[in-house]
Order: sequence, then C-alpha cells, then structure tokens
Amino acid sequence: MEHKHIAFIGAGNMAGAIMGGLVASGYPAKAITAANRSEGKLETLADELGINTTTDNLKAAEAADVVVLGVKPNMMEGVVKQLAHLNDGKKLFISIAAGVTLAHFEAWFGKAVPMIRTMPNTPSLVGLGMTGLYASDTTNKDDKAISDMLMRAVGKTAWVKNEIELDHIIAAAGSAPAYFFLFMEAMEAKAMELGFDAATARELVQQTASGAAEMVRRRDMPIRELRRQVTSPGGTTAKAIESFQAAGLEKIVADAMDAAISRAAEMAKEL
Ligand SMILES: NC(=O)C1=CN([C@@H]2O[C@H](COP(=O)(O)OP(=O)(O)OC[C@H]3O[C@@H](n4cnc5c(N)ncnc54)[C@H](O)[C@@H]3O)[C@@H](O)[C@H]2O)C=CC1
Ligand SMILES: O=C(O)[C@@H]1CCC=N1
Repeated sequence: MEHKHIAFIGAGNMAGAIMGGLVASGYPAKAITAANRSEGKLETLADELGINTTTDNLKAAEAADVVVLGVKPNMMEGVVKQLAHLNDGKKLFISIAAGVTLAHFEAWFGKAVPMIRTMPNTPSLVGLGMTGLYASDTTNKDDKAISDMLMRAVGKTAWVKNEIELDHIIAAAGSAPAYFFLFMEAMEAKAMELGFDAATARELVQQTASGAAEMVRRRDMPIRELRRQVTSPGGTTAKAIESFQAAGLEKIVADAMDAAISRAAEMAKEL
C-alpha cells in the first residue's frame, strides 16, 4: 500500500509522541516529516525515529498529503496563515490544539478546509493515550481512517459528532491525567507524612493506581462494584470513602470537569 506523506508542523511533546507511535507501529519513517521552529528537537527526532526534518513549515506541508498542526493554540493563527494557500480541498489538515475551533481554522484558511480536530492526552507519550476526534463536513472516509490510524498509534480513539463535544473530551480525557496526578500527589504527600521514604511513598501510590486502573480495564463490571469489593462493611475503606463523600467528592469532580469545559470555550473566544 502507498503510504500518505504526513507532515507535522510543530514537533513538540504531543506531536513527537504521535510520530514515535507511528514509526513503532510500522509506518515508514520516510513518509513522515517533522517541521519545527528550533532545531534541537528535530535532531533528536531524526536520530531516534529516522524521519525527515526541516525548519521550513511551508516546505514540509507542501510535500505532504496530511498536515498535522501541532503548535500551541496561540501560535496556530500565524502557522495556518502561512500555509493557507496550500488548502486545495485535497490536503487533509489535522489539529491537535485545544480550543481552536473549525470556525477559527476556516477564517484563517480563508475558506472551508478538510480538517479533523483531535483532542489527545499526555499518556499518548507512553502509548496509552485517549484521543477524541471530530471531522469537518469537507472530510471523507479516507481522511477519517488515516486520522484514526494516527491517533491509534498512541492509544485509543473516540469520535464525536458535534464539535462542542471535543470540549467534553477535554474534561473527561485531555485534561484528566492531571486530576489523577493531583490525587496521587496528595496520597504520596500523606504517605510521606506517615513516615514512608519518598521512593516507597511513590511506589505505594503508583502501584496501587496502576493496579486499580488495570482492574477497571480487565474486569467487565461496573467500577462501583470494584469499589464495593474493597469496602468491607464497617471496615477501614468504608471510613475513608465516607470521608471523601462527606467532603462532596462527586460534586468536586463534576465542578472541575465543568471548569475545564468553560475554559475551553473561553480559550476559543480569546483567539
Ligand atoms: N499537553 C497536553 O496535555 C495536551 C496538549 N494538546 C495540544 O497539543 C499542542 C501542542 O502541545 P505540546 O506538544 O504540549 O507543546 P510543545 O510546546 O511541546 O510543542 C509545540 C512545538 O511547536 C513548535 N513551534 C512553535 N511555533 C512554531 C512555528 N511557528 N512553526 C513550527 N513549530 C513551532 C515549538 O518549538 C514546539 O516544539 C497544543 O496545541 C495543545 O493545545 C492537546 C491535548 C493535550
Ligand atoms: O491544559 C490544556 O489547555 C491542554 C489541553 C488538554 C490538556 N492540556
């Protein structure tokens, strides 16, 4: 099969992870080009992955069938305007930026553009990402298939039908690794306060968190039921859970997710 040429504009953490996943999954390195403003990251990518690299965004995008826009949201307008004349209705553009809407892209491109907006998360860096995807009306089946393949190289994918739902993906997956990190930080701090050394405290938290996540993955039962199995009536877990619930944990989590959604909408207005 002829592989489409994919150019990544902005070769930072997230784009680097996707390129690494693609190469690891067997996509030919020769069919991938990374363009970045600075050279340091490009040298590492060329050494580690054997892909093509350049500091010239235009050159990279011109030669590509698929252009992945991987810069920060505040850099996107400048990058897109530089590439706008390449939008011939055939080249597919994929964005990984939070809060940059299709309407922004169409304004910067000056017309409709075949575009897939994606919302990945940082576990993509270790192949355990969760990415939401949304396709503009001007995309076709092949565009969706290649975008799905791209993001499945670093984890799992979920498609949404309405663009607004990408903000819900941010709340439930894009920003969500940080919620678990915060929880783990709090547990680690308390374990150290109880007298465990730093390495042991980290291991207690890390092994328990990955064990719990793995149980959710492997056991085909409601998460509530897994919790019930740990919680002996009148026992220690019951007291800990009561303490969380008395502090309103469910509402705290729901409010935090709403705050992420509101911020995504605000970010879109700021551009
Ligand atoms: N970090 C996260 O958890 C998530 C990030 N995202 C999105 O991913 C995008 C990238 O984020 P990161 O990879 O974390 O950022 P990063 O800062 O690691 O990567 C951005 C890269 O773009 C390069 N760059 C900046 N201006 C450029 C230009 N004009 N031309 C070419 N390259 C340029 C920078 O040198 C840098 O290497 C953002 O839009 C962000 O919203 C999406 C989901 C999750
Ligand atoms: O915090 C942010 O804005 C980005 C989007 C999702 C994760 N990080």
